[in-house]
Amino acid sequence: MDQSNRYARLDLKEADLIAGGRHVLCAYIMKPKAGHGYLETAAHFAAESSTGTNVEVSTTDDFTRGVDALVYEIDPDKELMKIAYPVELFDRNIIDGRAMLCSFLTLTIGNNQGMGDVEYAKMHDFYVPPCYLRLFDGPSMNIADMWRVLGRDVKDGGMVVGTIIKPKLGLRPKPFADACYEFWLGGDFIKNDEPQGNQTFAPLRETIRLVADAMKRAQDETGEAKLFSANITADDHYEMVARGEYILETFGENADHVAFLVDGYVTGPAAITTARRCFPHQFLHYHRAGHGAVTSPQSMRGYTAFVLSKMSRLQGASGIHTGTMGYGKMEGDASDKIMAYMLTDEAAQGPYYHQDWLGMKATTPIISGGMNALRLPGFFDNLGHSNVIQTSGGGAFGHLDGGTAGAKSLRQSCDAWKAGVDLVTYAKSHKELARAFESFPQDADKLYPGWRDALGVA
Ligand SMILES: O=C(COP(=O)(O)O)[C@H](O)[C@H](O)COP(=O)(O)O
Ligand SMILES: [Mg+2]
Repeated sequence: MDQSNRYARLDLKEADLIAGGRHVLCAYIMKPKAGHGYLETAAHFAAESSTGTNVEVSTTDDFTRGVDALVYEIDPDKELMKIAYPVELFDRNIIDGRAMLCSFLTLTIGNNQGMGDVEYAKMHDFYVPPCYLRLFDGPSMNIADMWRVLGRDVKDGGMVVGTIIKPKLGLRPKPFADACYEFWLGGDFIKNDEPQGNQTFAPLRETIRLVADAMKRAQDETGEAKLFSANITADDHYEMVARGEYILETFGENADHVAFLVDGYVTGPAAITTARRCFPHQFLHYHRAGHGAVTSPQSMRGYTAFVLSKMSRLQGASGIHTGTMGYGKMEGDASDKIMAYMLTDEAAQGPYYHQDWLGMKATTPIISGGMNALRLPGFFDNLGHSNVIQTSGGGAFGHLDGGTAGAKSLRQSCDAWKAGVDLVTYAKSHKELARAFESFPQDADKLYPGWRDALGVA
């Protein structure tokens, strides 16, 4: 059944829809299955994503038609389809009338992902009008709160030098806490690797006790504040809260040095909101393991990493991983920097829409995945600043002289970039950085040809 007479309004102008302020706009790359017309499939997609199904139903009334999602633009050659969703379609909490991200996903990237006439459809961008934007929690904390704990400038406090405790799994509580202590002697911030929780060989209660003690000792030793991002990810809301409460109680006077890591793709929006609402005074660290299944450029369905990032700011993530934009080990591209700008700026341009955040706090980009001291300058050149949390797991514990030297090499690399000094030159007077060249010789050869002669390494 061709539903384009009801669910398509190609006469509508995007500028008017934005000025009207009553629609969420979504841009998809969509391809119909062979034998299905573009507009017809787009209209069916909009129907299934809002008020309709594949047939007319007798229960539809005039009000229903007033909240139809409408296809307002198509470009079949570019496989581009844009849909306007009336804000009334989206579910609101009964407890406080606020918006929920799961409803946005259920409609805009829900049943439409499995339709028989759609070859594929992937969301590349979305626009949220002010009346809907203000119903989202948004972040309560971000990097500025970390800078405050670290005693730095709260507007331009610079890179938070971080790591991920490696190995990913298999450390018992004492060696785990020892690794934390070692890194903290040179760095600022440690995160649990995302699978680390309450394994039988490393019970959470015991591990956290030892990590809290290691933090105290590292702070005493260095005279600096230290930060830890503790994984509270779980299926069960009560389990997350129990972990969070135990962790805060155990860190005691250092509880404000603790972030909570939630693996938000595998658990979904509910776990992010659990952390955002139950622990509004903790930095909410959104880890995104698994997102590549839908966000990878190879995947033609789901949504992009840009969309995932933008959704995380609405939900209230304090920070989210944005990948390394082609400079680390994970998939990514230099142009991914728009993801970071959409997270941090008051207004930013996405691939299709300009978004004004109306004063909603920024979400901090977390740069991670195969990074080390040698890769940072290129990354910062591309991004244009270094006000991010950077975590290098292998890049710290893979340093030939261990975690403390690894941490120092990362800080030195950032300092060199900020001072505009070439990394090889800086390494001549900074031994941990010099040893990072020897620790990661493949990167060194690729990025800094001639480094061996300059640093006197055979
Ligand atoms: O453990 C790591 C990186 O470890 P290492 O520094 O040893 O590579 C993180 O899980 C990845 O950053 C996730 O990817 P992303 O940040 O792209 O979500
Ligand atoms: Mg990890």
